[in-house]
Amino acid sequence: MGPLDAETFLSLENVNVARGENVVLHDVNLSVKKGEHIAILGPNGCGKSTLIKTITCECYPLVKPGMKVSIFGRERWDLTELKKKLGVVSAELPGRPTLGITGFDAVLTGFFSSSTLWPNLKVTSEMRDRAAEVLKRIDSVELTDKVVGEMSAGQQRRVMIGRALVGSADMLLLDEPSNALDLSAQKDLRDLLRGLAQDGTGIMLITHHIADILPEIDRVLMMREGRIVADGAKTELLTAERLSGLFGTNVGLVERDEFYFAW
Ligand SMILES: Nc1ncnc2c1ncn2[C@@H]1O[C@H](COP(=O)(O)OP(=O)(O)OP(=O)(O)O)[C@@H](O)[C@H]1O
Repeated sequence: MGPLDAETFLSLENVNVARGENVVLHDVNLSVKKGEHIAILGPNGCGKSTLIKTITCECYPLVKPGMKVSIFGRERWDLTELKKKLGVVSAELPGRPTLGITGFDAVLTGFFSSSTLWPNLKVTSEMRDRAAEVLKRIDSVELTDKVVGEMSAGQQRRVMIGRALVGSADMLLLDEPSNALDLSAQKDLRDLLRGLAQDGTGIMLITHHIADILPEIDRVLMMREGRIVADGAKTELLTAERLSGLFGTNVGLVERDEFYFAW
């Protein structure tokens, strides 16, 4: 593993993580540079979300000699500060507090990592300008005044991406972002993520949909039973044989227009 520098987003060394009574991540070693585009694949329960939650400090590694977690070159973080640098879009759709606010306010909550705009939060005019800019950037100006609870799943996902981007996050961490989206919303989401990736935003994407793996994603992590079992170039790892081995079933795979489709 190379030395840490300003270009490093993440460095995990010998990381083990427990959820409840069980260790669910084992000896994870991973180094990610800023601006990289990575897909994380693996069967249900193999630890993909736990890996992302370790990066966002929602899950903590077991303390042991040789274990290290470094994010943006630092081992200790003020969580509020860290959340501003990470754009996290979780697999779940927005929770109850967010459902009652407008798309504009939901994007603004990204500045505070909050679920709603609590009255004690001070929203500045710069923040408002930035939220408007982000909604424009993600082609969602029409969602500005729409109440989140009255949006479709695809619209809610867009707003959550806007929320993740508003603080100028360097890295987007996305957990199954195309869940519950219809074909058209999936395509819109891919186009949006492609644009962001091309503009230099780093992406770590957990997905069960191989078609979500954007042409811009060139690195694939494969996980199984809490371990990273393969980490390398998409062109080498995204094969029917590899996927069949990973998921323990016969997987078919075709590539078309730089996208991959599996069945
Ligand atoms: N809150 C929790 N408490 C206890 N165990 C948990 C909790 N969340 C997850 N786990 C366990 O941790 C392991 C890894 O779960 P994780 O959600 O990271 O997997 P995943 O690869 O993201 O799965 P999926 O593809 O189904 O979303 C699983 O065995 C799961 O049962």
